[in-house]
Amino acid sequence: MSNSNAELKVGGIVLCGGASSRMNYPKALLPLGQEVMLQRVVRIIGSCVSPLAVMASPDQQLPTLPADVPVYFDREPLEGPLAAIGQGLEALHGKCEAVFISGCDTPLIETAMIECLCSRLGNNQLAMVREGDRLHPLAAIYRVSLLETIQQLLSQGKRRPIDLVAQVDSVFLETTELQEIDPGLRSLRNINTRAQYQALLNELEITDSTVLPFSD
Ligand SMILES: Nc1nc2c(ncn2[C@@H]2O[C@H](COP(=O)(O)OP(=O)(O)OP(=O)(O)O)[C@@H](O)[C@H]2O)c(=O)[nH]1
Repeated sequence: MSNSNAELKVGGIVLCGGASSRMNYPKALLPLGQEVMLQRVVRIIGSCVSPLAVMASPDQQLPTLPADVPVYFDREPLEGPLAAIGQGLEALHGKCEAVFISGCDTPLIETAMIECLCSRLGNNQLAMVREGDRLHPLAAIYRVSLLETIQQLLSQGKRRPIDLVAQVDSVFLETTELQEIDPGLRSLRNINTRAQYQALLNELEITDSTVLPFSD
């Protein structure tokens, strides 16, 4: 990876659990041409960081993934992203020093953003995309050493990534800066609703309507 932290070993975690309530269909399984959404995001992120792991809900149905991408299942269902991040850092402990964390619902993610976050990390524990007051905890590099702090927060019932940011040395990549390498902020575009999914299919020129997994 080309970054000023060239010696830093960076892995990746893709979160694909949760309720998918706005989509009312598992986002991880949404078809995108020859792939489904989780496969696409794993392929893109896996092209620039290693090792990569997937964090899923217990009993979640998953597509075929590369043999070198293990799946870990949330200990408790629907505990939210911070708990899944903690469990993912635990799984990759000893295998890398820092981890790029993503959801599975950003299919237009670009590796340039990941490289930029790596360059930004420096001696900090966390490098996260920020848009004004809004943090993007699923577009961020976390040092594996944050595991202990995350476990402490969770044991205190604190589940918001903002609680973590407030406690640790953090650095931010502002979206105004990200726009220099990703003008449309495609890397941050979440697909949460059926309308967003349909717009994505149009944008990717995936026109075969038979791929739609729902009819409305
Ligand atoms: N493993 C795991 N992943 C999660 C969890 N909650 C959310 N995610 C993932 O985190 C990303 C962002 O999730 P959200 O869009 O905020 O929530 P969601 O449950 O997917 O969708 P909504 O129910 O519509 O809010 C998605 O890729 C989810 O798959 C969780 O508890 N465990």
